[in-house]
Amino acid sequence: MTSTPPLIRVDSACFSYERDQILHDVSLSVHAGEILAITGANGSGKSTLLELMAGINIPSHGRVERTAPVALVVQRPNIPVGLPLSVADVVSMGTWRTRTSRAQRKVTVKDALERVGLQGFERRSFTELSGGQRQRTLLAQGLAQSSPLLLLDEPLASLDAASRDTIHEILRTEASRGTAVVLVTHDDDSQGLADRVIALRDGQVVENQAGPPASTTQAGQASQSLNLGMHLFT
Ligand SMILES: Nc1ncnc2c1ncn2[C@@H]1O[C@H](COP(=O)(O)OP(=O)(O)OP(=O)(O)O)[C@@H](O)[C@H]1O
Repeated sequence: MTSTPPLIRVDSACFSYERDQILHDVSLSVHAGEILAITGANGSGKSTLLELMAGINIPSHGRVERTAPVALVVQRPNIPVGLPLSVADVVSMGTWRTRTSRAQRKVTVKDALERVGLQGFERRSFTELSGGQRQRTLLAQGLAQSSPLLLLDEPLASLDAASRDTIHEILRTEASRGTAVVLVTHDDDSQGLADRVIALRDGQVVENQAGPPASTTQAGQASQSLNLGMHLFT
């Protein structure tokens, strides 16, 4: 997997909001077919790093190189309550880049909704969905982009166990098709899904290893040695 160039490379990146430096000298790369989990405590800089990878945030030092368009699945989109957007409208935003026909767009939206278990939801109002249904709609928007790089900010936060299993399966399938998947997560199960886990603490990478971090395994818990932390594409 690592013999090919990465789809995204973050090289010694720093990022600040005003005077507050949030990310310090972060380096990582993600290859096709890889699932990378980013973990860390609240405020450690996970979402900021994901936005840096997506091109929303620009590093003050260092570089971010992407060799493919990015599909970013955010946790809370800026869609005002009361705006009459249907579920189909939100998912079809994921097809904007591809300029497909209306008929093809309809098929893409239908397929994406079926994959996340929301078949038949096309005409429902997005703002009237439950939190979990919204989250799955946003994932469908990400899948509709058919992008080789799928970045997700806490995609499982409001989901029940059955929905989590479904999303895990979708992410595994995406990776097996060659998509590079990066997810920010607090969820131990999702960390188990990952090929590699990066832990942030105060904006620095404190752990970068294959599989779940040692602190979520029995050995890690025993030793207590580690301390863990509508944009479409660029
Ligand atoms: N737009 C912003 N302007 C100023 N500071 C911000 C902004 N967004 C985030 N921050 C600050 O950057 C730091 C990192 O925030 P970030 O959202 O990246 O953390 P996180 O690890 O994703 O947290 P959580 O687990 O709570 O979602 C926090 O101190 C936060 O207050």
